[in-house]
Amino acid sequence: MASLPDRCRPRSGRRACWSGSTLGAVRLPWIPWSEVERRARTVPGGPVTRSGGADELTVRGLVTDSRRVVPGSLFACVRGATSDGHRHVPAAAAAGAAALLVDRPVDSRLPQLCVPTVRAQLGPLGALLAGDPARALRLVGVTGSNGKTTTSALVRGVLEAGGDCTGVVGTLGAQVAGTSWGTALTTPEAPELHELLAAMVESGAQRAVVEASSIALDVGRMDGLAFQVSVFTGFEEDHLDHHGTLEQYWASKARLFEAGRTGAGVVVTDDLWGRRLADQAVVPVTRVGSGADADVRVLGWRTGAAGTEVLLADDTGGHRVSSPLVGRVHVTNLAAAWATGRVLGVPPDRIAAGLAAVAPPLGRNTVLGGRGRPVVVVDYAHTPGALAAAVDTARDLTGSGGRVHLVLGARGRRDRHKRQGLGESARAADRVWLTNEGSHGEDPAAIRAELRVGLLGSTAPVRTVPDRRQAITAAVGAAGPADVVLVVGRGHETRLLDTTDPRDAVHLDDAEVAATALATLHADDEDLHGRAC
Ligand SMILES: CC(=O)N[C@H]1[C@@H](OP(=O)(O)OP(=O)(O)OC[C@H]2O[C@@H](n3ccc(=O)[nH]c3=O)[C@H](O)[C@@H]2O)O[C@H](CO)[C@@H](O)[C@@H]1O[C@H](C)C(=O)N[C@@H](C)C(=O)N[C@H](CCC(=O)O)C(=O)O
Repeated sequence: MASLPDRCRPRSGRRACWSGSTLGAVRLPWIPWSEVERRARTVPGGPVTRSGGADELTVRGLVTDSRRVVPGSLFACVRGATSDGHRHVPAAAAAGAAALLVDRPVDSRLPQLCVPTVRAQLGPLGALLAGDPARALRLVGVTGSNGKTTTSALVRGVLEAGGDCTGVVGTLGAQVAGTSWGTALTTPEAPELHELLAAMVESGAQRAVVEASSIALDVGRMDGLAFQVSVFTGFEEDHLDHHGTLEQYWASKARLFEAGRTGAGVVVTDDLWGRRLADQAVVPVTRVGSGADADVRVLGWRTGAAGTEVLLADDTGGHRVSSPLVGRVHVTNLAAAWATGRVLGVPPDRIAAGLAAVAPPLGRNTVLGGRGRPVVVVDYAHTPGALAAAVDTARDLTGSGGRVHLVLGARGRRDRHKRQGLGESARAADRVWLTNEGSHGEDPAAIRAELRVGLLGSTAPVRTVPDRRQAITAAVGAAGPADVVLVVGRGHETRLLDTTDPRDAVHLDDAEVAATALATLHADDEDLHGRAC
């Protein structure tokens, strides 16, 4: 791991589950009620009515969940799909909330600011109540159907190699200067996001990389943030259960490239959607990919268990980039991070050093085994395109005559329409083990049946092992030393939920299960060897 830039001020290393509002990560300022009202009035959309509370009343921290309110909080009553924050005012008051943000007057003695839409205020007021940390940071936003986490980690590595202390927020949580926090979402709700940015500024960060999910862009979690560069890693069907149509899904991601939201774009143009985005963007765009018109062009690559090497060409000539990341899927992630470093003025030699220093993010083509045992690859792939790429990567890692064993499931209550496509991508494997990936209250057998539709006509033997732990163990046990076992869908995740109540989640870490299966396999060999003596 590369050394930290000088500006970074390491904190006592701790990992906290970030639930926002002074969880000890950062001390938030007390903000006068009159200042809150003033900032709220900057948000277009209609009248702002203040009732109760003197100008000198102060509040600390913007909280959207009554269960996270601490004394002094401003509680934002957000209307949601399953609940309405307005109904939780008594609980927030009991927890010490100092004031309320509402979209209709509520029967409470607490001072209230009534606005047209509470959600539209979360960005601007989240920033104000966190001390406007984004004003001290230069931001990079990263979006795309696949590769956001890896590309964000690579961009952070490049910026730190360039000498800037850089934080990152995304699917794996938030990290800065050796401290990390868990987050519930890839892109946190605006109040938490700004508090994480404040913690980064406190740690000496000059820059931050933020993973921008399409849902976050759609519901406004990043409103009010201005990015120096926005990165688009690629596109395929996903999250249609939220967006409804592919066009809406794409339009949400395209919002990260609007004028006023970003100063420049880096866009992977290897697919039609990326080309469309680059063609229509109103900000300067650096095109990345294998096409002849790419500004940063991929000339060639090779990958294996030891890592990936990419040959790039840009306006400074040819560059050979090496990375410990495994798999062809990272070729354009590396090229996009290279392009982002160039746009931000990082010298090519520092970009190369930064890319070489970034370890594979958890659960992104995590490689185990080998050395006489099957290789196991654990990856987050959960879309048909990402699965196809993951199977290609697994194929690249097989020994002579080796086979690819795929352990496949699909998460319940999400993107049902992807399941047939996942089954179709699975046909490229030599053997398929269908299993559970967290049914979230759906019928697991029905989920597997939808995957099987895509597998129809496949020559690969398909075996159903409902228990995920047993499926991984069986696949490792059936694999030969030249084979690769590919476990997809969950990557870094360690909680498996088969009901609709998060409290029922059980611990299950795919890499842990695979390592145990490999060790057992290896132990048997020794045992066998023992018996032979
Ligand atoms: C679709 C979506 O984004 N849903 C988010 C939304 O849920 P919701 O609208 O249903 O909220 P709700 O449960 O009805 O609650 C309404 C309000 O009442 C509040 N409340 C609720 C209960 C209570 O006791 N007290 C209280 O104050 C809630 O905090 C909330 O502010 O607001 C909630 C509170 O902030 C989020 O936790 C929830 O994310 C859920 C967990 C989720 O799964 N989101 C996913 C779809 C998501 O956002 N994924 C993206 C993309 C990931 C990727 O790229 O793969 C991400 O950025 O993570």
